[in-house]
Amino acid sequence: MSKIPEFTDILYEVKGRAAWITINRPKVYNAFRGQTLEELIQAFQLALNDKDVASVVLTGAGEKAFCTGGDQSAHDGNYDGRGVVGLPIDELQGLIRDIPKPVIARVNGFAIGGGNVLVTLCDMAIAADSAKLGQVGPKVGSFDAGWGTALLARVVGEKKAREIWYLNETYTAEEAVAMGLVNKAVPMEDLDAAVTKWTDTIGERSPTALAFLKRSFNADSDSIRGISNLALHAVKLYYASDESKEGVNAFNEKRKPDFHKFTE
Ligand SMILES: CC(C)(COP(=O)(O)OP(=O)(O)OC[C@H]1O[C@@H](n2cnc3c(N)ncnc32)[C@H](O)[C@@H]1OP(=O)(O)O)[C@@H](O)C(=O)NCCC(=O)NCCSC(=O)c1cc(O)c2ccccc2c1O
Repeated sequence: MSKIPEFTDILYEVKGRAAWITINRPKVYNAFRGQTLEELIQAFQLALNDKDVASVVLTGAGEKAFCTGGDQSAHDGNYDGRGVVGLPIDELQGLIRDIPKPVIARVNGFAIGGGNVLVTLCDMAIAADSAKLGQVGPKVGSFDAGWGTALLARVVGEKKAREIWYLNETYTAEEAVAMGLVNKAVPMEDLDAAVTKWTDTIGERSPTALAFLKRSFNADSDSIRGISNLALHAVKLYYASDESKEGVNAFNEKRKPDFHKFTE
């Protein structure tokens, strides 16, 4: 196994045959900034290259949040890192798809915005029954289209995906199971055992068969990558607008946004 770098925003640990990657920014409900994504990318690459790792668990620190998407306090018309919108989010999303090992989302709390897209991208998800999932884009001046919309529609169905994005409600873990976004919900105290049971099973399976299966599932929906790429550049233009800034400012100022004056 390669040497593990010193991370500030995440934790990386190999337990049994699984790499556990934890977003460790509980004060901002595990929202990600540029640095967080750089570290997540490195962590997924470590897991990819470690022959002893059969699966990856993606989670958040604490019991409040899995991940609430982009860190709005690091958003000033763009986020604070590298890439089209100041976040190398396309690289991380691509890695979750491309790593030829199952990725399990351990949803320990809020999975909102870009955090919800991560759950959508993971091969499987187990949630604590206290977890809440949803989208916020039109409420906070953003949209994460492609994996966030078209793949979500394949996972939960067109009507439900549109409801999620247009109304921005939050859904319980039980509702997320019913719509197919999460595989199962368990009490928080049973979450680690449930995830470990699955990673132990995967550790006993043929890695080559798993890799081909993952690639075959992906092949059917891979054209969505192009939509994501196009949308990322559209978001860049949107972030420069007063309309988007109204959403970000309203969240940071803890007030309701006023989008009335903006019409297409
Ligand atoms: C998760 C919530 C629904 C929780 O609401 P609640 O009322 O229970 O708690 P608070 O709102 O008071 O939050 C507690 C505490 O955490 C801070 N916080 C929460 N989320 C974030 C965040 N994302 N960034 C920064 N800080 C956050 C909050 O400020 C509070 O701090 P205190 O110091 O005051 O205690 C609710 O918090 C919520 O809806 N959060 C999500 C907000 C959000 O706007 N998320 C980003 C959406 S956009 C996005 O994720 C995104 C990511 C991408 O990578 C993209 C890529 C390409 C295109 C688009 C992208 C994109 O849209």
